[in-house]
Amino acid sequence: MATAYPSAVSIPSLDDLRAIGAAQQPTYADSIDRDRTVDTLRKMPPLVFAGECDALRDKMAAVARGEAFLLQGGDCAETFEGVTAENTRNKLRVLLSMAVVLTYAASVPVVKVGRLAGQFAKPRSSDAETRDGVTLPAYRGDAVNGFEFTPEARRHDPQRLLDVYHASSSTLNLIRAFTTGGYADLRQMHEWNTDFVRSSPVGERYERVGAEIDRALAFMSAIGSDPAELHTVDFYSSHEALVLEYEHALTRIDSRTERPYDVSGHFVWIGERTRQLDGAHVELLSHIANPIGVKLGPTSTADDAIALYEKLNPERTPGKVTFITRFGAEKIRDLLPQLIEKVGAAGVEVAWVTDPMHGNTFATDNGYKTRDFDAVIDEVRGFFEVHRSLGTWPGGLHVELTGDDVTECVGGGSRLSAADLETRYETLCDPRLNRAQSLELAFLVAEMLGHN
Ligand SMILES: O=C[C@H](O)[C@H](O)COP(=O)(O)O
Ligand SMILES: C=C(OP(=O)(O)O)C(=O)O
Repeated sequence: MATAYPSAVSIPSLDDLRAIGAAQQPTYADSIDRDRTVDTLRKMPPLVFAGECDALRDKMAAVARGEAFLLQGGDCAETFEGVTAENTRNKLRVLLSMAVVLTYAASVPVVKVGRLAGQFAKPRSSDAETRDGVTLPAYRGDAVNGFEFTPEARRHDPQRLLDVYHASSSTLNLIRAFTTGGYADLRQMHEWNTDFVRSSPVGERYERVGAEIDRALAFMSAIGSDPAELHTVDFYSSHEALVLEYEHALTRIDSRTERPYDVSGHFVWIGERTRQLDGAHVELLSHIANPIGVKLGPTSTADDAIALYEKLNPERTPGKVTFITRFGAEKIRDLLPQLIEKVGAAGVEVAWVTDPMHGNTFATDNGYKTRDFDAVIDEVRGFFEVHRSLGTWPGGLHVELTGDDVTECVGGGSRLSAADLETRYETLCDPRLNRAQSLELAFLVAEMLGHN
């Protein structure tokens, strides 16, 4: 039965969604504990405000029109232990640095969205993991179970959803402080990278951009111009809307618009493994007013994409739906053109974003899941080439990255090899670009954007 709200709007109940069928869900042994947790979550204040989601949706509409570029990035899987000031600051500074490079070199407004403050649940290829003959449930992100390979840690525990809420809340609190309290001031752009500049060629290149920006800022100051945009940034949070208990409990009716919003994050997306047209994730997200993303892998057809769009955005609200393709470097040039053309021919206007990570994962002989920086770049190049040939707008970049100097993806300016991966491999799921690789990517994308 649908949950009744004080307005004409209704959303399906959790039981309705479970009946529809949802892929990639936790299996909780104790439904009383689960329901109690959901009830507690329902009483928690929103993590983001509906008006902020509207502002982001308007920005995504500008991306879809070709007037702005989306930079969306952060951890593959956030962890509770990783919710520290240092970690959050490091992720923020790499995203801010990338955004400055993109904005300055390509003269395009950049919409900044973190995979952060909510990215705690992971879909997996397999439900189980076997080590030395012992089989346990796979790690599904800190939202669901622990990474430690013990039966206790791997148990799906609904209490963790409350920890997700609190971890997201403190991350958002810090992000708001950083982005409005002075840290994100453009004049700080040298500070974001002081340690790094001395030790890497990409850092030096960044510093040269910084010097040019300094001159422009000095000029603006001399003529008495000091726009507020130089001192604070609009920064938004996003994550995959995966665990239905959590997303449903945080879906609330906004008193201004009387529409449901998922107030767990500004932007939520549906993953490649949960985008079934008749599945529960698509059903739930079809009711919310947030801007949403849909990941499209190499098996997606244009008909799938159009049907998903019609279901998720029947009112055709601009900026509501973003398609994030993740085909892999080898397939993007073959598959993307027809998808864009057919979707466009159906009168569907979306922002097209490339995720050059998820189609380019492989395992090294020494047992690490990795990605080759060259393949990542090649997929991004393919994305720009296709859009240029069709005369459409390459709307953005969705990447798994970290602000730390980890060794998880091979290649890049420091030429990390498979043997180097063991030096600092910290991700609990998929490999992320490190700080130098992220900044190199930003410079390459800025060049491509500048020539678009
Ligand atoms: O990030 C995406 C998926 O969660 C991840 O690629 C799944 O990894 P797996 O194939 O090791 O389960
Ligand atoms: C699971 C993810 O991606 P995809 O759904 O594209 O596999 C992800 O971005 O974390």
